[in-house]
Amino acid sequence: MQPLYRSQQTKPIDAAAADYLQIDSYQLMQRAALAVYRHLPDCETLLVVTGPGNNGGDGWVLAELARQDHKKVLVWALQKPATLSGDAAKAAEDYQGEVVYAAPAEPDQFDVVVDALFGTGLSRAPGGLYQDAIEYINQCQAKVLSVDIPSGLVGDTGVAYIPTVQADKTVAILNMMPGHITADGRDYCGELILDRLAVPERVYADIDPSAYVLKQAMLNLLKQARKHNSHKGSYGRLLVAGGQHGMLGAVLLCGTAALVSGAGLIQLITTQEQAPWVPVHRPELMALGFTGSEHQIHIPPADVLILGMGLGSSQWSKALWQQLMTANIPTVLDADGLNLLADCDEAADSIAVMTPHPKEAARLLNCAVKDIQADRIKAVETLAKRYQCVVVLKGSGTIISDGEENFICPYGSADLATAGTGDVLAGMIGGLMAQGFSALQSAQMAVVWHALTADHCALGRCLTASDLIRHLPEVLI
Ligand SMILES: NC(=O)C1=CN([C@@H]2O[C@H](COP(=O)(O)OP(=O)(O)OC[C@H]3O[C@@H](n4cnc5c(N)ncnc54)[C@H](OP(=O)(O)O)[C@@H]3O)[C@@H](O)[C@H]2O)[C@H](O)CC1
Ligand SMILES: [K+]
Repeated sequence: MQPLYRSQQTKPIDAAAADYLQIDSYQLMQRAALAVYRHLPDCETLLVVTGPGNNGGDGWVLAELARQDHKKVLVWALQKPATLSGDAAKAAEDYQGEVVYAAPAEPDQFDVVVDALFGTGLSRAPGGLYQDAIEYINQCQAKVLSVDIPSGLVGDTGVAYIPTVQADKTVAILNMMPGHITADGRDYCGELILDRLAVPERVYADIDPSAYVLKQAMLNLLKQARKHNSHKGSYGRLLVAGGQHGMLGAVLLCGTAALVSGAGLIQLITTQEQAPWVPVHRPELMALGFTGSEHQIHIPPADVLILGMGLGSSQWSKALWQQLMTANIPTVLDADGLNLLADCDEAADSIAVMTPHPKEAARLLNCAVKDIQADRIKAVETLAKRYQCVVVLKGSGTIISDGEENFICPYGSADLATAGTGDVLAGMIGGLMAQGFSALQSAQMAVVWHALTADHCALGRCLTASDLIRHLPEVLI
């Protein structure tokens, strides 16, 4: 899987790459700039906006390459060459073309704008001249190509400062960072390209990544044919509990998703009144009614429990939660199941996976949603360590952690931001676990499958949870 590194890891990565290529750091910058230049959209005229560090240095080198390639190039230097240092100063010195130190008039004279303001060294919100430059870039009609990462986007977290360059294309050099694909990252990078400068991944084997990118190929395991000599019992027994009065849909969606994911026998637990309606909606699902706190539920044998979708927080909800959490069944905890956990001092060992969205994660960690989003990797890791389970932090660039390693999903879109898609995901995870996949594998495969289904449908508008379930099998063909 593709590793993602934090910004502080890029210096050792640069050094290892230069060492492997047997070149010095300036030659590495030249290779980086050439790699970005190769991805430049077709153009005659370009503006290269350069900043104070080596990202700016890449920009100066690229500008000279373009000039030698007979393009009409203008560098807008936010930092005068005399104040630059190291490789960036050398790059500016080697540039033989035209330079300006203020915003060029007529922003629409350029076919392409190259954003070489900040890369991995961004340390605060861009202000003053830098803020003006980013706003200028964002107002240009030209295609915008960002060097390494859009300026203003924090590589470690994917938080976009206001303003951040809105790129059409981003060429990441040598390695990618979590910020390219989680939180705001995908909204700002445009088309994301990684250029490794022909340095193999093994060169960084000693550097511990912050996370890995999940891959479509994970789904190959699911495509393997089922054994002829098998029966429904071979694919596990699953309990799906939640759906307080008026919320039957949540457990129905979850149970149906588990069914489509291949689980063997699925039983829903909901209110006494709603239980008879379950087979009416979905004949393959069995149902059990829970009357309330005075009812000691007879829990059927199960390999996996999915708990929380539409569960609510009433007495009925708490009683059901309490009884099931002490049943010692490997559990996928979702939605209100997580909210009830947040009010609880002790967590059951049986929690195998939890699937919070940022608000649920914030409740569990007793902080604000913005604190979760400010560092999604840290949040998911903290939860995984605290509850000793696999955690799926939903959102753009869903992150999965088992407390040791983190995985980010690069697929999916805001088409999934609709009611019930979370219930579907929980159902898929539990459905895969019931078939014998580990908690981590199930979370990884379900997240990728769920996201790729949205990409496959590519509606560009809301994908309903029911449609999502219907299209799931198409991704595995
Ligand atoms: N990945 C690679 O292997 C290679 C990467 N290259 C390129 O180099 C950059 C990283 O270069 P670096 O110099 O470390 O960082 P930056 O260019 O991003 O800029 C750091 C300078 O910017 C100042 N800064 C940071 N934030 C702000 C701000 N908001 N406003 C004003 N100034 C800011 C920072 O100042 P400090 O006060 O924070 O120290 C620095 O002066 C990488 O992204 C690649 O593009 C190599 O060219 C090749 C190999
Ligand atoms: K940049």
